[in-house]
Amino acid sequence: MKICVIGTGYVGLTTGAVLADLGHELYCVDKNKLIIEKLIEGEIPIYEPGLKELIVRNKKRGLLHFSTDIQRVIKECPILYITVGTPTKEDGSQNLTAINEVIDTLVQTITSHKTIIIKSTVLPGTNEWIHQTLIEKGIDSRMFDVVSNPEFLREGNAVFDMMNPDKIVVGGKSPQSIKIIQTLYEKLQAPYIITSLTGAEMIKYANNALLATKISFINEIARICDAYNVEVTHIAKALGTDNRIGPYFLNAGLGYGGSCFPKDIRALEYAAKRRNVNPEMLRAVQNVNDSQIDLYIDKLTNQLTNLDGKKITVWGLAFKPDTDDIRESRSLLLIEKLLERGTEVHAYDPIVNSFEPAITIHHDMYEAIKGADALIIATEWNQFKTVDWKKVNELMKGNILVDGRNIIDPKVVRKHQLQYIGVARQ
Ligand SMILES: NC(=O)c1ccc[n+]([C@@H]2O[C@H](COP(=O)([O-])OP(=O)(O)OC[C@H]3O[C@@H](n4cnc5c(N)ncnc54)[C@H](O)[C@@H]3O)[C@@H](O)[C@H]2O)c1
Ligand SMILES: O=c1ccn([C@@H]2O[C@H](COP(=O)(O)OP(=O)(O)O[C@H]3O[C@H](CO)[C@@H](O)[C@H](O)[C@H]3O)[C@@H](O)[C@H]2O)c(=O)[nH]1
Repeated sequence: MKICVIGTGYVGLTTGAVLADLGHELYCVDKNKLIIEKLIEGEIPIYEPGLKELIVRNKKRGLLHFSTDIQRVIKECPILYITVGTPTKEDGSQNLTAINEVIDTLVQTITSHKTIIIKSTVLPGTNEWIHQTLIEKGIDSRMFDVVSNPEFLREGNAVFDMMNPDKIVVGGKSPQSIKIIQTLYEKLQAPYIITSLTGAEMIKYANNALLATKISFINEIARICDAYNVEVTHIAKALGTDNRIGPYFLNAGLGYGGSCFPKDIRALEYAAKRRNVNPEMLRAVQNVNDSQIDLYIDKLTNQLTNLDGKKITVWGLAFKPDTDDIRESRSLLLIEKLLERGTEVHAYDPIVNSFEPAITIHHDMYEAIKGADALIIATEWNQFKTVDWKKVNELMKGNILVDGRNIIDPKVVRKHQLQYIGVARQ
């Protein structure tokens, strides 16, 4: 059966490549023709480990296609994945422009039955609304099924996560549409959680909210540890041994960023308030995260007295390792705050080489620290875990290392006469 993926970004491209690798025939489309033209030429518009190989292999097998003719492809494919972006506005409400555009395209195009699988993260109630809107716009309800199949992949691990999901969540109204999903994923080993359309949407937000809560929790614990001179990594290790807690998402640091957690937690808070629920925990999770950067800036200011005119180098621009994505990256906020204080900012990232606001980006991590008063590690790239600290000390003017991701052993850098700044590190 031919499958169309509408929206060829991080999720759409991975969905297309993985489903093709599972043996299905995939057609990826996007309203941004440039992305599709690049993909047709063999250029991969995003950095995601393993994705390029998967795309090349399945293009060769004749199972993965890219097309700029959205309407023709939709007409030909009985199964449609919707993977367009769903950003949130400042107040947390969702910007559904892309979803609305897709609905309009579907209304103009549907002439045969479609299973419409919504993979985009949308607020509770949106899938029901999509179903209703299609009917109101003149599509007979027998001509389509809407299925909610939220995605849980992490950027940087996207291919692995989609090939090895912890769970497959499906929300739908008709047993046939749920069966179609089970056929599509029959080669994957994962438990199914079958629920309502709104139940599936809610699972996606609850999942992200709980992970973000773990991060803000450990960041708050780190602040208390700091006040009592306790090493926070020992606490995280101990907590992680408790099976009921688990070892993941307990790494304290600059806090969570990226294209999902910040926007999804904001959106869930908005959705709660819209129904008169006061989401106190969600607010607290965001408050901790929002003040995390200032915590580090204050510590740095205590050492340097004044940041004005100082040269500070930031290692890491991507919001996490193994991606080129800088959406809501903590580096971005950190750099904005440094610039506000009159700092001269230099930066290095293994993949990202353009950045707004304009700062000096170097292509070599050591080149970037020449003459620097302080070095800040903002992203937990592996490359920053094995550093020649002697060389760092020789190249820098000052001797301050701010470890914003708790990836360095303070004792090791201290041996090289560097001053380590972290939160709750001994
Ligand atoms: N990025 C992730 O790690 C991740 C993981 C799970 C879920 N999600 C969710 O998946 C959705 C997509 O996220 P993403 O990061 O892949 O977004 P993205 O911005 O990388 O990609 C979205 C794509 O949709 C295209 N698009 C927009 N309007 C369109 C239209 N009318 N017709 C065709 N194409 C259109 C855009 O041009 C873009 O290429 C979001 O709802 C997000 O919350 C993202
Ligand atoms: O212990 C930790 C773990 C992560 N982070 C930070 O949290 C952010 C998000 O990291 P991660 O969750 O690994 O990346 P994402 O690609 O944003 O993935 C999240 O968001 C996706 C989009 O909804 C979901 O699909 C995934 O399941 C969910 O993990 C990054 O800034 C990390 O640096 C921490 O600060 N401490």
